[in-house]
Amino acid sequence: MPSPRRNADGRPLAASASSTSSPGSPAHGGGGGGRFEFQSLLGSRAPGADPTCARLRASESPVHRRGSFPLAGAGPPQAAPAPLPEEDRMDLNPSFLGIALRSLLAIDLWLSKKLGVCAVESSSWGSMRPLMKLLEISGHGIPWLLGTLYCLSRSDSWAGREVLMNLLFALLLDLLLVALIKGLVRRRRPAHNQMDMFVTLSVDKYSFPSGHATRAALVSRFVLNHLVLAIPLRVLVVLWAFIVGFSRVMLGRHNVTDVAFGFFLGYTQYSIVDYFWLSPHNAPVLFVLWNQQ
Ligand SMILES: CC(C)=CCC/C(C)=C/COP(=O)(O)O
Repeated sequence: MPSPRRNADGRPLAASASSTSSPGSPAHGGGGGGRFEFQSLLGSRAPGADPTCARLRASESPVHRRGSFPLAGAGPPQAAPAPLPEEDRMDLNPSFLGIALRSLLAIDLWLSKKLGVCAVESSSWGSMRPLMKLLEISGHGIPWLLGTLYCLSRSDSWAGREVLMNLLFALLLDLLLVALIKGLVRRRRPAHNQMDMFVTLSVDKYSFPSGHATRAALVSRFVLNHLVLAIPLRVLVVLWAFIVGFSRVMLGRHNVTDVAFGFFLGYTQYSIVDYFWLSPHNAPVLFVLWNQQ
């Protein structure tokens, strides 16, 4: 008596064709013995009945990608799978840059949450909140603007007025650029942030970049370049800038990347101010107007 035809596992074909094998099981695998099972599984479902599965099969299966799987041409003609929409193709084949950016973002969120140890009173370092808020005020726009205007009104030398006029210009440029970028990027502040900040503008509901970090970097570079200070004071100025930036993450106001970009932007803003340095020679109107006050 002739023995029944068997598949690669040695099981009789009729039995394995009716069995409920799962994808990826040997019944689906290569080898001529698997042909029957593959056909019966495909045949049990109307081609294209489930578009999601059709798309996944089309895009993910090596059959589709290589187009040379021996089983593909063995059965009755199948309806060609619907062409993949462009956005699905991008999702299934993310670029290296996309993966790198998403990973950086995930690390950023995770690290920022970990470092947000003063975000609320009940946080692990919640008792440090008053000190962090003091640092927040030390880097806020209003004290810096009012302080500069006050010094400008009190200054009795041309050189002093020139430096202060440029500091005022730098602070205004900073407010403008930060507001512009915040409005364009519209990144929400971290979920663990308590919105209890001292005087904010409407764009300050957004977090990228940190305005305190830009100001701290800008002002400290400005001060180091235009004030003659002893070394310990210079070190203190740099330390203040870093601590103000770091305190933004500890308070839960910002993610790490908001502050890192803020430092970069503030540092760059100083170069802009230095390039367009205002003096009685290139902006006489400003100085004459101020003198008449
Ligand atoms: C109202 C004025 C003149 C300035 C607003 C200063 C401010 C609240 C900036 C936001 O800083 P972060 O982006 O670091 O939270």
